[in-house]
Amino acid sequence: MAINETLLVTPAAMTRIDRAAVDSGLDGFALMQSAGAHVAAVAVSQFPEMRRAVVMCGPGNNGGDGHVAARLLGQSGVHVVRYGRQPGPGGDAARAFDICPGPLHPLADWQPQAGDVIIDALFGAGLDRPVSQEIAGVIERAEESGTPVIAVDLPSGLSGRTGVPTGACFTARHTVTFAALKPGHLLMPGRALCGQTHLCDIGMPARLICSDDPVWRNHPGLYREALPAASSAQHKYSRGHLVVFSGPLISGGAARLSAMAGLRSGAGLVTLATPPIAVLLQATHLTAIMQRAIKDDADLTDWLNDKRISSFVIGPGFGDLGKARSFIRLLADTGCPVVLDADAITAFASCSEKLSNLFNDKLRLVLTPHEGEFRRLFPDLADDETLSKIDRARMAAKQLNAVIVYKGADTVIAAPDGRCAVNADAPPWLATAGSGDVLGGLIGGLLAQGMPPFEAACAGVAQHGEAGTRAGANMTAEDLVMEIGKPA
Ligand SMILES: NC(=O)C1=CN([C@@H]2O[C@H](COP(=O)(O)OP(=O)(O)OC[C@H]3O[C@@H](n4cnc5c(N)ncnc54)[C@H](O)[C@@H]3O)[C@@H](O)[C@H]2O)[C@H](O)CC1
Ligand SMILES: [K+]
Repeated sequence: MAINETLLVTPAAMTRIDRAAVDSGLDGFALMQSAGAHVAAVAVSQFPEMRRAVVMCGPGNNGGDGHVAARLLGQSGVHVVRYGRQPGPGGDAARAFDICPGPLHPLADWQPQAGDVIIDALFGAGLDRPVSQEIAGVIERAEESGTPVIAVDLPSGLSGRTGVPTGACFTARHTVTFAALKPGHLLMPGRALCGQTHLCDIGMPARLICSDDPVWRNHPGLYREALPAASSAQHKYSRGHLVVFSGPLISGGAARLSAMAGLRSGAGLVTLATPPIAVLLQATHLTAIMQRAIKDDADLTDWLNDKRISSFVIGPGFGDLGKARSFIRLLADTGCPVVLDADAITAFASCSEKLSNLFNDKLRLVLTPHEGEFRRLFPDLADDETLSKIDRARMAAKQLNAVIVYKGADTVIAAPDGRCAVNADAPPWLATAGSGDVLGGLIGGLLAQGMPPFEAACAGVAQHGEAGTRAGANMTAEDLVMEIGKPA
């Protein structure tokens, strides 16, 4: 018996797991009993003031969980009313329906009363189309009346695969799900529509909770072994040398944030490659970070002969898109890992194929686009509504032979070989000016220390979130950068 806290299982894969469980001799009805019991337990523990449990049941097994919860709540003295559709004969849901006493009312009959708590057991993993007008009306009534909702498995109307509603959708205070999270529990807006998600053990064997195409919640198991290890034999060059490209006079702060983040991530040396006109200005702000005046391609080519450079970050506050493109071509020739952020991403708007040609030797390119930057580079992927954010990041990673860090409240990290993680642990106040510059530098610093790109990106995104949590609400990017590298 188990839950898997880090694997994300699509609804289709969960259906296969359910089937495998039954095929291997497990009692599907027992799983449903356990699922319904968890739902009832969440209802009584989270809403002790509940006067009436309004259990809305759909025609499938999600509805079956609802019938079980209704029976158990009734047995514990809670006033229960059931609405919805009777399941077809023969399955576990029909059995759950048969042993639950009391009538089943038509859904449209529900009139909100003070003290109602809705248990939404209309659709879960089996949702395959927008909900009907009738259900949309009930959802609207629930919202208008402020009736709290506990969703069984997923809020009805939410796609567990994409995290995007297929039409009208409940907004739940709590979601009770089983065995493993679905992508829709973490991807936005799904995560917000789920409220607090409770992952419950219903007796599914651990060996069955698996996937041949795994997507993970970002967690240390993905990168721990690749983290740079401190050793007394190290000197500053062996801890890596990160180069961050500065923009002109007016926008040098972004590169400074990246550089500071890289240094605090543990890189031995960080140098700002600065346009000559901005060198003096940058010098007044820098202490541990070094500088090199780089005016043009010739200066850069000359400097790149120094083999003691380990990685590059280019883009934050960079400004000149043409110069970004020609610098990136030169960086590609070094064979070193490169992080492209902000202007360096925009520089390849609608011509991402030029980028893929530059970095097709080995995996050493990391891109950190936010929503708008992703769209600029991959308009077709961004516009395809059948794709989830996970699908988009994976396809972009394959196209560019790069690790894609598709940023947001639900940052998705994808590698060209299909490895993929969703980060859902960053505090909302990370969405602040300069935060992305810090992330780019942090990943660049980990790359400088020899971490492979996917692991560096997963670790960087996690450490960025942890630093944000330590910095607290109302932090600035300057506060954030000072939290990097501190113990958790
Ligand atoms: N994960 C587990 O180990 C367990 C999960 N359980 C619960 O089972 C559901 C999934 O059940 P399933 O029967 O496959 O799907 P649903 O109940 O979500 O719905 C299927 C049913 O509804 C029809 N349908 C789909 N979308 C719509 C729509 N928009 N409008 C009308 N009808 C729709 C579809 O055609 C089917 O007829 C899972 O979520 C868990 O809650 C088990 O109980 C325990 C084990
Ligand atoms: K549901």
